[in-house]
Amino acid sequence: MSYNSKTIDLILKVQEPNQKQFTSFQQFFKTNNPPPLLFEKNITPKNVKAQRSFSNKTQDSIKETKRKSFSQLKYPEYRMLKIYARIKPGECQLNYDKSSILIDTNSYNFDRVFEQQATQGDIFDVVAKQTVDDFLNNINGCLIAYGQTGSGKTFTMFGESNNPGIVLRTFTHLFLRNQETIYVSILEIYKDHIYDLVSGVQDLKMKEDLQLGFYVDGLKRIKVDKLENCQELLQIAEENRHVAETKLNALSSRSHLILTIQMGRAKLYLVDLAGSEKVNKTGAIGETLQEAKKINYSLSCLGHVIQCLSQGQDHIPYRDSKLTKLLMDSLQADCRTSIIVAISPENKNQDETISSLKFAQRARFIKKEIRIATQKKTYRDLELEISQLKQELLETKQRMSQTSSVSQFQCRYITDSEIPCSESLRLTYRSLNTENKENCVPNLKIQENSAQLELDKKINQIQIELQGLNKEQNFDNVKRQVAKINELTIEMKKTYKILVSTQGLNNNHLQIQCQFIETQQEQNKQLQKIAEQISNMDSSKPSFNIAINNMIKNLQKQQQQNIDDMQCKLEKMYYDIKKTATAQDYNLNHLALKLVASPNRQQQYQQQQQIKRSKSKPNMNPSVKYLKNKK
Ligand SMILES: Nc1ncnc2c1ncn2[C@@H]1O[C@H](COP(=O)(O)OP(=O)(O)OP(=O)(O)O)[C@@H](O)[C@H]1O
Repeated sequence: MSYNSKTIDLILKVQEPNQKQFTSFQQFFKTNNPPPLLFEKNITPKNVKAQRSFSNKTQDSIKETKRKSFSQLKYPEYRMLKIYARIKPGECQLNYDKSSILIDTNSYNFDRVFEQQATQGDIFDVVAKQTVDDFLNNINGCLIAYGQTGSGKTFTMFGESNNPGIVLRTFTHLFLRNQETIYVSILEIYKDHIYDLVSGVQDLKMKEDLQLGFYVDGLKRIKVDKLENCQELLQIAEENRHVAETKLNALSSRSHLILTIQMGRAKLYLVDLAGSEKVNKTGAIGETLQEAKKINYSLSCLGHVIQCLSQGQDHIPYRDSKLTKLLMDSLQADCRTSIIVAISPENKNQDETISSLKFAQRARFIKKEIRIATQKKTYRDLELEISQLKQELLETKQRMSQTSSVSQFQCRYITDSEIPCSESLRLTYRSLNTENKENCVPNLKIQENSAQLELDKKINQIQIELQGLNKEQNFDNVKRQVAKINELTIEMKKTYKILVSTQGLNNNHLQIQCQFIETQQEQNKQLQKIAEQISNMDSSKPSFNIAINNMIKNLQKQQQQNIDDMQCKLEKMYYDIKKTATAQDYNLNHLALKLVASPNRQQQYQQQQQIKRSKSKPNMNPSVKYLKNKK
């Protein structure tokens, strides 16, 4: 991946704007009737019939493709997902033409099959250029290299020092046409762990955001403003990437590499997947075997996701592996994606080739539609932007302090009278020094101030955007909650009225109190909900949320006050009722007690009762009265 400056100059020259863009593409189509490599090898009686019908079909399809391809030159019209095949040089046992590969009786179709002689330039022109141009117009893009181990994925993506691949050509193309700031991050998924290939940080965690989807927490995004920066990054990433020797590839990548270029809201993913491998063929043992298992597992998850997408299923199992989580964005609607299937054409690799071709065929059925990445920035985007700007300011300050200390050091050095030189030369040094002091340091100060001002301006802008973003979301939410609280307050007032009108009626009292408590509980629940929602939104600490929180707190205080008042009144009423009842009970008891308290009184009481009883004796039966008197 280390490229020399001659190579860069060469690419720059080739990729200058207004060049003849599809030169090799046009030439390719001029010389292909009949397709030179089709059915040249491996003809057996068994597949002659199939080959004949295939041949007729392909002749038609070639004419059609030819017609379309020339029209594409004028009016490029691209589907959102394109599948290409690139056949590695070497002994070739495959039958193929420019849009299909035939194995046994099965034909596998592609947007383009690159023959063994295709150059890195051809690949970039046809596979990547349009995607990179679209990326410049804010359309997300993704280029994925897929295939068996040793089939040429890394070669296609990164190339060699004197023959760069898609990645460096992409950067070159971008720097020729783009003025905006570009950020780059490079990660690898190795044995299901995420490594930052630039900062060297290991085992980064993935997080999920409602708006952002899955992202890698702590992954370093590097601002690049010239091609040399990119080369340095690629060099560092190459050194950090996990590679190992296998039977099929002396320098086999043991990880999936995802390089992300971000410009504004749009992202361009360049993906070099680890190769699928049959472990008995690669001779994997120990560590390499463990790697192979993880690689095969994540690739089978990717295959499954592709299958579900192509069948238009509702549930897509993105969560099954880190690879599918990270590629989720690029496989969904608003991304222009191209998959390049690298193929080793030897007979011994036929099983792996068929499985790669099947993967490609499934992917061709995925329906995608275009959406330009112009949505509003999310909290996280803005937060990232702020922290990025702060980081930049810090770095600028550090650079400036270094520069100014260096220049001061130099000033001191050149004014030193110890310098062995003529007086006139010394004078010249001195005047130069004064100039330095007068010009350099204040200039740096001005630069620093203007950088600070610029940053403040940007942060302010972002804060305003942030508030705008919150306002719409929060306002409706809070409005709904406040309406609910109002309803509850009205209900509570009604209950209070009933309470007042039924004051003193002991039977209703308990019921009313229950109602009141229920209302109070309901209200507290509502407030709790608001608080939760607000605290959820509050994760990004925007100032608007603080205001909302204060508002809710006031509301809560007010409600609590109402509740306390009601409670007080209710308690007072309850006390009054109880007091009356207690007073009545007390009087009765007191009386009874008085009566039973003294024995005299008791006696008196009994006598009185007796007298009362005798007085109140009913009139006796006359016959009984007579008998009694006679006695
Ligand atoms: N189109 C090509 N032209 C010339 N050499 C190639 C081409 N494709 C692959 N090679 C060579 O084949 C070897 C294996 O290629 P490469 O490392 O790119 O395979 P890979 O698919 O990335 O393998 P792995 O998955 O094991 O990392 C390398 O030496 C590479 O230079």
